[in-house]
Amino acid sequence: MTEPQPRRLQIVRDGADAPDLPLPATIPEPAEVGHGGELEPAVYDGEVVDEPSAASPVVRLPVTIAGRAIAVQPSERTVKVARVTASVAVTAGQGWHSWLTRAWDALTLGVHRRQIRAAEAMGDHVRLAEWLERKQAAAMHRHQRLMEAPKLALRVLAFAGLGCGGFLVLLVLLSLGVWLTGVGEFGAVFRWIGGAIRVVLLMLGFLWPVLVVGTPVVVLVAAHREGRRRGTPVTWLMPASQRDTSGAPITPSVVVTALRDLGIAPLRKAIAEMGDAGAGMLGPIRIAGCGVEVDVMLPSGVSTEEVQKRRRKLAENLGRHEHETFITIPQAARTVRLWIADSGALDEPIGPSPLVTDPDMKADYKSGRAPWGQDLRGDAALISLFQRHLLITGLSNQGKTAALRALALWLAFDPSVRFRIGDLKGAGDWAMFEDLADVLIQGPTDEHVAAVTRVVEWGVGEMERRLQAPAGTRFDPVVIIVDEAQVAFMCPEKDEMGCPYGGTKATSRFFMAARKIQNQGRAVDVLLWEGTQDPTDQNLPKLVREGAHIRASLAVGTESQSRMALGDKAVDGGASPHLLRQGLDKGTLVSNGEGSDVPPGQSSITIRTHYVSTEEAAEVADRAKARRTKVTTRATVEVEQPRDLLADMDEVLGEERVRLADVPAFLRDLAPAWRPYESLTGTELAAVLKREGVRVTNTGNVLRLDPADLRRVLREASE
Ligand SMILES: Nc1ncnc2c1ncn2[C@@H]1O[C@H](COP(=O)(O)OP(=O)(O)OP(=O)(O)O)[C@@H](O)[C@H]1O
Repeated sequence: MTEPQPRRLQIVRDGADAPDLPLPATIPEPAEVGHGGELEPAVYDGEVVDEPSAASPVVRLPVTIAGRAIAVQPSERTVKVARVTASVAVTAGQGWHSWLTRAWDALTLGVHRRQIRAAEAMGDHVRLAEWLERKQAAAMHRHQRLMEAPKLALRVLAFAGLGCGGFLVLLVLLSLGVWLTGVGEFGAVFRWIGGAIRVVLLMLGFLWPVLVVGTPVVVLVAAHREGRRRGTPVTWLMPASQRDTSGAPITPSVVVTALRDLGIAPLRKAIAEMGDAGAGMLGPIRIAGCGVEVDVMLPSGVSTEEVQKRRRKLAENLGRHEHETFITIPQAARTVRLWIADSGALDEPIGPSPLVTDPDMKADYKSGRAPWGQDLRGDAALISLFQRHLLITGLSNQGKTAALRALALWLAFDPSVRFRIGDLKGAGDWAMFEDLADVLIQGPTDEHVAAVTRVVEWGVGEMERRLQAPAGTRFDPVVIIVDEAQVAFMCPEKDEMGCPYGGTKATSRFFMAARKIQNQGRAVDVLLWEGTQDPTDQNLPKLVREGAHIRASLAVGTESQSRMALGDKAVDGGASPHLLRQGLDKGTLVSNGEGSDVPPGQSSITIRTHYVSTEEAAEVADRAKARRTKVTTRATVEVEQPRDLLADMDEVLGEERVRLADVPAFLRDLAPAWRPYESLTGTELAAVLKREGVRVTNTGNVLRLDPADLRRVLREASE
């Protein structure tokens, strides 16, 4: 039997020898091939290769491998092993890098240099001077140590020499002792010592392979430990389950890394240069409600605004959604305050309102505070409504009416407070105030706007009456609520004098009345609360926006709307209702903080309001009514009988020509309660007279009227 030859696959083309190919991993044993051990001819690219012969000990294999790409199945175990190996290598590399850096730092006073650069970057001159001094002292100590090094080396050598000498003398004395006492020969001690040294060398001879192999392993383990301690975990080498940082706890290194990766070059550079890797920028991370709060002192050259503008990126770097990260600007210079919610915590509903759950709810207009909801820390958000006008804005269907109504319902538990309510949607959201409010107007038409305007004008009259009352007179607080106030501002309808109800002109009735109450109503407890959609300059004039004390906004569309709703100060300080999610953050509002406990230095507060549904509101209102004297609500304000201006003029004028500027005063004497005469001027009167066909003369810029002319027009009209 011939010796088995190593199996090779030989490929033959056109009679020429082709290069040998390595064998595939799963080659069938010759016995399995063909029948009964007979081999089939091998095939390559469709060609039959030559048969085995005695001259050619090549084993033919039935393998077709022509022009095929080999697809490798990913093996979980292989991937795992590769990942672990790569991770160990990278971490150990980081460990080496750390050792080298530390050695280099030690040689070059790196810690001092970095601290100096950080202090420079932060603009902290005290710290800068301190570290410069420390660096100088360290350099001096080192210099001294270097100067003393040769002396120290000599001392060590001398000590070693003396030690060896002493040891030899000891051995000689010991040998003498052994010899003199007859215990042994003089050289016995030296032989024992030689034997001991031989044993140690023998052991070393045995152990050196262990040392040669073990030392690199120990160094590798140590480098890996150092890398884990000092290096940054390589996320792409982590298993997917560990790689996902969303929802991970907020640690100082997470915050600093998130800030570093914000894409603000000076911030990244400053953090890189800080000796403590940026930890010095952070205040303590405090638990705050369903999240954590941390103040970050930015290095010089980085503005708070730049960080604020990158809220989304910061949130993503922190492993949170944008709406779960709030950036506000506290009082401290160059500082941002981050509030980072626990993942998903803001999507959990807050509990029901105490208005619903507490059957003994009480309210006090002056000293009480309405339970409106919870702030982001999870503390109860209470708000004082005493002598405060209020404005609440937001996109449609975000919870504006519910938030406004919840405050009114609480205040209704104070029996002294009177309500006059205009709901310019009229879908029944305020219907539970029937028999509680003195006036309740519900509906969206121009007539409803006119009626609501008269309610607000009544407020002006009431305010003026109270202002003129003797000092010390006590009045019940009156709250005039106009929900969907944008309907009034946008109303094109004019009254019989041609004055528009809507708009923002000096003759616009709703606007002017609202302004007057906002100007002077607070002191005499005549208050105006408005709810309005989607603020623009047209549907919410600037003066009216700024006249409200409490300004709150649910989700709005744009930053400019946030500014309209809350004012520049609040938005510049981080208030961002435009970043609330329409639909998802219903009932969450940002308030300018008036009447609430706002953390020091903050210019706004985010409140998740309790939702009191319309049905619950009806129950709460019933409870409030039970505590109050029943009132009969007027559903519409009586329509004042319009007066006939020309007839009134006929009545007040004599026969002589008059200056038109004097006539409004005569008319006011005739009908003091008729509001259109209140602000009437000679020029406006001239315009109305001209329209009616009455001649008005202008001599020397003085408008005059001949009463005979007026009477002629009246006569002609009656004929
Ligand atoms: N505090 C809240 N928490 C959760 N959901 C709320 C809250 N307030 C309101 N909602 C939801 O939002 C819906 C709309 O509320 P509401 O009518 O108060 O909104 P709106 O802004 O006044 O709407 P519109 O401007 O169209 O009148 C409610 O039916 C309720 O489902």
